[in-house]
Amino acid sequence: MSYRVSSMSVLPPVRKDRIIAELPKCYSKDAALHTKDEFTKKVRTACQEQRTGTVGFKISKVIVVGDVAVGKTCLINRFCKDAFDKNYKATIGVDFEMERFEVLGVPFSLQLWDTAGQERFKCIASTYYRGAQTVIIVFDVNDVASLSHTKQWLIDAMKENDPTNIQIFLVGTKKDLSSPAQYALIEKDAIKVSQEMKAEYWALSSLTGENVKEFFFRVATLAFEANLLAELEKSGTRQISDIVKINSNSNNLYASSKKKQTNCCQ
Ligand SMILES: Nc1nc2c(ncn2[C@@H]2O[C@H](COP(=O)(O)OP(=O)(O)OP(=O)(O)O)[C@@H](O)[C@H]2O)c(=O)[nH]1
Ligand SMILES: [Mg+2]
Repeated sequence: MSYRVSSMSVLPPVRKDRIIAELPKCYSKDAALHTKDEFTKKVRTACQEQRTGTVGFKISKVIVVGDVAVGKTCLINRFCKDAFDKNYKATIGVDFEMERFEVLGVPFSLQLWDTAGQERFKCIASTYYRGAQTVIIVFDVNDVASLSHTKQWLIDAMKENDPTNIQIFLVGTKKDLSSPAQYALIEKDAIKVSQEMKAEYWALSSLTGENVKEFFFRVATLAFEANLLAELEKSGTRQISDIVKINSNSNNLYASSKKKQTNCCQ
C-alpha cells in the first residue's frame, strides 16, 4: 500500500511567526532602501482589495554571498530553523531554503540561496546568481577585510542580474563578538560602503539571534512591495477572481478546441 501524498495537496497555512502586518523598520536611516514608517496607502489598498495580480503566487529569489566563514549559512539556519552551530561546516557549491510569509494578508515566498564563500566553489555558486531579486552581501563585523571584499561580491552578483530590478542588503554578522567601541568603528565604514552600493545596512548575530528575524522580515517586505508596485504599474491590475475566470475560460477554450479537433478528424 502506498502512502505517497498527492502533489496536488494543499499547502499548510503560513506559520504564525511569518505574518507581516506592519512595515518592518530599517536598521539605520543613514543606509536604508527607504525610510517610510508605514506601508503606503496604495500598497495597503491593493492588498485589501485583493488587487495583487500574480504577487501572491510569486517565489522571490534571494542570493546570499560573501567571504568564506563570515556566517552566511548560520544566518539562514538561525532564521529558517532557529538553530545555531558553532562548528564551521563549509558550504559546498550552494544550498537553498524556502520561507513562506504573509504580507498584509497576501502569501509571498522567498527562496533563499546560500552560496559557498570558498574560492574553489565560486565558479559553481555563481551559476545560481541569475534571476535574483535580492542580493544579501555578508561580512563579519570583526573582520575589516571581509567588508572590503563586499564590493567584489556585488560586482560578481550583478554580472548575472539586471541592476535596475535588484535590492541589495549589506549585512554585518557576529555582532556578539564585537565590543560596542569596536563595532562603532566598523559601522562607520560599513554605512559608507552601503551608501556607495545603494544597499541597506544591517548588523546582527546568528548566535544570539539579535536582529535576525527583523532583517528577514525587512527583506521579505521590500521584495513584496517591489513586486506589488511593479504589478500595479501594469495597467488595470487584475483581481484574483479575474485570474480564476481567465483560467476557467482557457480551460473551456482548450476543451472546445479539442472537440473541434475530434470533429475535424472524423
Ligand atoms: N559568535 C558567532 N559566531 C558565528 C556567528 N555566525 C557564524 N558564526 C561562526 O562562524 C563560522 C562560520 O559560519 P558559517 O555560517 O558556516 O559561514 P559561511 O559564510 O556559510 O561559510 P562558507 O559556507 O564557507 O562560505 C562557524 O563556526 C559559525 O559558528 C555569529 O553570529 N556569532
Ligand atoms: Mg556556508
